This record gives sequence, C-alpha cells and structure tokens, in this order.
Amino acid sequence: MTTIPTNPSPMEIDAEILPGYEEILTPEALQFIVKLEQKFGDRRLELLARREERQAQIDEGELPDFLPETAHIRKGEWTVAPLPMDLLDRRVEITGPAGDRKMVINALNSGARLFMADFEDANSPTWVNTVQGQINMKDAVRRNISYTSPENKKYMLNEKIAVLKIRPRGLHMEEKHILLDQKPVSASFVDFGLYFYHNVQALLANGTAPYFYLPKLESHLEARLWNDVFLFAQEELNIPRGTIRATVLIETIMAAFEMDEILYELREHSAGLNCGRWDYIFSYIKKLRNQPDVILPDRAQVTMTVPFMKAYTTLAVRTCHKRMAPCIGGMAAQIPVKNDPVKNEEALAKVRADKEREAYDGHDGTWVAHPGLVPVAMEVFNRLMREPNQIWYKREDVQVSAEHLLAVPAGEITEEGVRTNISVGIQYIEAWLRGSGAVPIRNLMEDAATAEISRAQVWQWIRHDKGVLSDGRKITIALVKQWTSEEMLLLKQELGEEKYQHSQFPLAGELFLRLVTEDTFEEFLTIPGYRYLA
Ligand SMILES: CC(=O)SCCNC(=O)CCNC(=O)[C@H](O)C(C)(C)COP(=O)(O)OP(=O)(O)OC[C@H]1O[C@@H](n2cnc3c(N)ncnc32)[C@H](O)[C@@H]1OP(=O)(O)O
Ligand SMILES: O=CC(=O)O
Ligand SMILES: [Mg+2]
Repeated sequence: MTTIPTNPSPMEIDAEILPGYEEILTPEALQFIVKLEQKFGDRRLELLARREERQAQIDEGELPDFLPETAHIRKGEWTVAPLPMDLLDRRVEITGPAGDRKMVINALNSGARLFMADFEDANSPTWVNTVQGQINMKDAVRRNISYTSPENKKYMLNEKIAVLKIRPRGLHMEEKHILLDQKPVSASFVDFGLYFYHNVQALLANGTAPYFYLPKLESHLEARLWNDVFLFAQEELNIPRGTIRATVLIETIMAAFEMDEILYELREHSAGLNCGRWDYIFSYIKKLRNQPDVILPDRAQVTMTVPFMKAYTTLAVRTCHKRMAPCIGGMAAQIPVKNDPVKNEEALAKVRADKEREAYDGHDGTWVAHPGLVPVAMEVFNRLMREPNQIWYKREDVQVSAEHLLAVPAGEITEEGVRTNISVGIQYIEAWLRGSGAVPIRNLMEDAATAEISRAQVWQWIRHDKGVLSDGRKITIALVKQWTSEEMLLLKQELGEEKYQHSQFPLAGELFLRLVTEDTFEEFLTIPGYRYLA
C-alpha cells in the first residue's frame, strides 16, 4: 500500500506503482480526484440507489415512460451550445481500448475523424490497463507516443491524426486500487479526473479540448451530475466554462425516454448523443426482465431494424437535430475476416448496409471497430452525407411513442442461439479476466456490452414462461448446465488440455453459470468479474 499525502485525508494506492505510473498518480492529480469524490461521491451513490428503486417500480408494472415533470423541457425551444470546429464533422469515429498502446497509435492514424479511447466496454479494467491507458492518453495528447512490437515493428503518429475523445467507466464502477478513507473511489471520477487534470492545458494548446463519451446513463439526473462535475473541474483548473464537450451514449432503455432532458442538462457541454446499440439491447432485457410479456429471440435476430431499435435510433436523430446536436450511430459487430475473401466481403457488405441505414436515417456519423472498416464507413457517409453533418435533416416525420420504444420483437429461440450465447459469453469473460476487453470471436467484435446480452438472455430464457425453444423444449437450469459443460469441453478440445488449464476458462465458466442461474440478476457482469481481476 502506498500512501499519497492528499487533504483532508490521504489516498492509498493498493497496487504496484510500476515505472512511469508516478507521472500519472501525482499528489496534485490525486488531490483533484479527492475533491471530485468528496463533492460528488454521495450523489453518485444516491443516483445508483435510484436506479434500484426504479427497477423495483418497473417490476411492479410501472413501465418506463416520458416524464410528466419535464414536459416543459421537451416542448421548449432551446439548443445546445454551438459545436467546436473539430466536432462539426464526425462522419467516422473509431473506438478501441485506451490501455492498448499499439491500438491507440493505429486508431489515431486510421483515417477516422475521431478516435474514442475506451476505458469502458472495450477495456478490461485491470490496474495496468487503467494506468497505462492514462499514460497512453497523456503521450497521445502531446503527440509523443510510440511503440515497438515484439516483432520489432515500430509505431508512431502520422502527421494527420484523429481527434481524441475518451470514454470513462460508468457510474456503477469503482476503482478498487485507489482508496479514500478505506473506500474505493468512483472509477468514472478516476478516468475523467486523471485525463482532464493531466491534459486539459495541452489539448487547448493544440486547438482542441477535453472531449468525452458518457456511458450507461439512466436519467437526466445522472447527466446533471456529469454537468456539475464538468463545471467544478473547469472552475478548479481555471478553464473557461463550456470547454469540455460530452457525447452521451443512449444505451439504456431508461435514457431513451429522457433524451431531450439529457441534452438540456448538458447543453453548455453537449456534443450530442450516440446510439450504443449493444448496451441498449442489454438494458432492454435487464430492465424488463420481470415483465411476463417481454422476451427477446436469439441475439442474431435482434437487429437494428426490429421495431424497438428503429424507434429509439430515429427518435435519437430527431431529438438531437431539433437541439442542433449531432446524433452518432453505433457499432456493427462485423470485423474484417482474415484469410477468407468471401467471408470478408460478406462482413464488409454487412457493415456497409448498416452504415447506409444510419446515413439514410439521419445520423451524423458512425462508429467502426477496426481500421479496415474506416474506408467502408467513410465511403458511405461521403456518398450519402455531402455536408459535414446532417443536423439540418430534422426528421419531423418520426413519431415515436412509449409503446414503440417498448415493443417486443418477434422471432424464435433456437438451441444454436442458446449455445452461442453460452460459448461466446464464456470466451469473452475468459479474455476479460486476462485483461482483454475487446476480442474477436467467431469473426465478430465482442466486448462487455455484447457479453452482457449473452448472459442476460440466458438468465431470462430460463425464468420466463416463454423461454421455450422453437422445437418446444423449455429452457431450464439443467439444460443450460448441460450445454455449458458441452461447450466448455469443445473449448478445451480446441485449446488443448495444457493451455486450457493455464487459461481463465474454469473461472469464466463458473462465473457465467452463476450469472445465469442465480435468481438475483447482477446489474453488470463487470461488478462480480472485477473481484477476480488483477
Ligand atoms: C459495444 C461497444 O461499446 S463498441 C465500442 C467498443 N469496442 C471496441 O472498441 C472494439 C474495438 N476493436 C478491437 O478492439 C479490435 O478490432 C478487435 C479486438 C475486435 C480485433 O482486434 P485484432 O484481433 O487485433 O484485429 P486484427 O488482427 O485484424 O488487427 C489488425 C491490425 O489492426 C489493428 N486494430 C484492430 N482494431 C483496431 C482498433 N479498433 N483501433 C486501432 N487499431 C486496431 C490491430 O492493432 C492490428 O494492427 P497491426 O497490423 O499493426 O498489428
Ligand atoms: O457502447 C456501445 C454499445 O453499443 O454498448
Ligand atoms: Mg456500451
């Protein structure tokens, strides 16, 4: 344990301080985190408790709806602050884990307009990834980042690079290695605070600013908390109000009912909204898990064109454009397929179709998971979006009600669908426990959000009366246990006995089974998972 002298009480670091970490974990930067924690820590916990209360009300039948008390905001005429120059054109944004130095350089060089360096879904929050992520950000902001691979390949920045944004971890996560009064501090405040503290001046000197993506918000009150954090941070470091800009991910069913309100709370700091489709599907299952009529078919059948997904994304576009804010699309799961040109072309065609749908729907840009997809998305947006954005396209034709947002999609549950969720869920958790937060599995990008869908679906199918396979068999705990053993055996055969024993598969399998068979539904798999993480 290393004690850092901060006021009014010292901070304790319960982890190794590796060479270079002292540049990030300075007493001044940690003092800034102490202030954030002291000023906003209780409010964060109250907001998390509010999520639980709201869940209890939903379980009692009080379904999500637009809030009567904020109708004046939805009806009012207001806009967000004008966008900074380097956020006007966001046609292609690449994302990737902040802790992976090579990927950070590749992403900045990828030709995408923006790069979102991720401390959330794509980043396994090991101590090393968390601090190395901050080192990578500090070096990237100063254009002083390089990397040499084990094969001696050298990486450095091109002349022209993407604009940087970061996504701190969600409000539900704590950073167990940094303790204040013996308690772990908020992971959101750590990721936001360290990045802001170390980089704001350098970013401003480079003609840009601290830009953020805010994940997993469930209400406009959570947006208000973030706005207050921004106001405080700017005041503390003497930075002009409104310098920070944040894009909120609409990736919970609750937030879909408060999009206007979220933009309103953050209007001085807003850079619009983004449709985080994977967490959105997870949230739909999670929040409505105890509703007798709500059940989803196989994950592969929950596409962007099913009515509830179409309703939410088009409402996001309409809401943003009314408020002069951009609405960014989301991530297709396909990634380039190596050594198989036919499969590769199929994957690219799926990404292309997804981006075309987004551009036609009115999105002002999109996300890609891989540098190989930048040209695909760029070509689509260059062809279909001739101006820097399409905020002018108001989408007043879009009429979305609560029923549309909650509509249950049709489809079937198959043995293959259940087995895929089991196998892919376990493979992802195994990689996450080893420190990899984004992994290619079966030629698709998997991250924490997609793994959440896999385990939430199995949990719900076991408990729901309609959790029945298309061939009539009821999905039960016994069946899931049997298929888990069989899928684990296949994984063991693929990997070989020795590698399997040295992997995290036994723990991942156990954790997955616990998540799907226990009556209590874990809010996020990363919370129990984090207890096992180095
Ligand atoms: C639900 C959500 O939140 S979506 C957003 C969060 N998810 C993400 O950010 C996922 C980002 N994507 C990735 O992490 C990766 O693309 C993966 C894990 C899916 C696949 O990675 P890999 O197996 O390394 O892919 P692959 O071998 O094809 O990589 C080829 C090259 O592209 C680079 N690369 C791949 N993806 C990225 C990326 N997102 N950013 C930068 N570089 C990348 C690799 O570093 C590699 O570089 P090299 O040739 O210099 O060695
Ligand atoms: O964060 C993005 C998502 O789809 O989830
Ligand atoms: Mg997400």
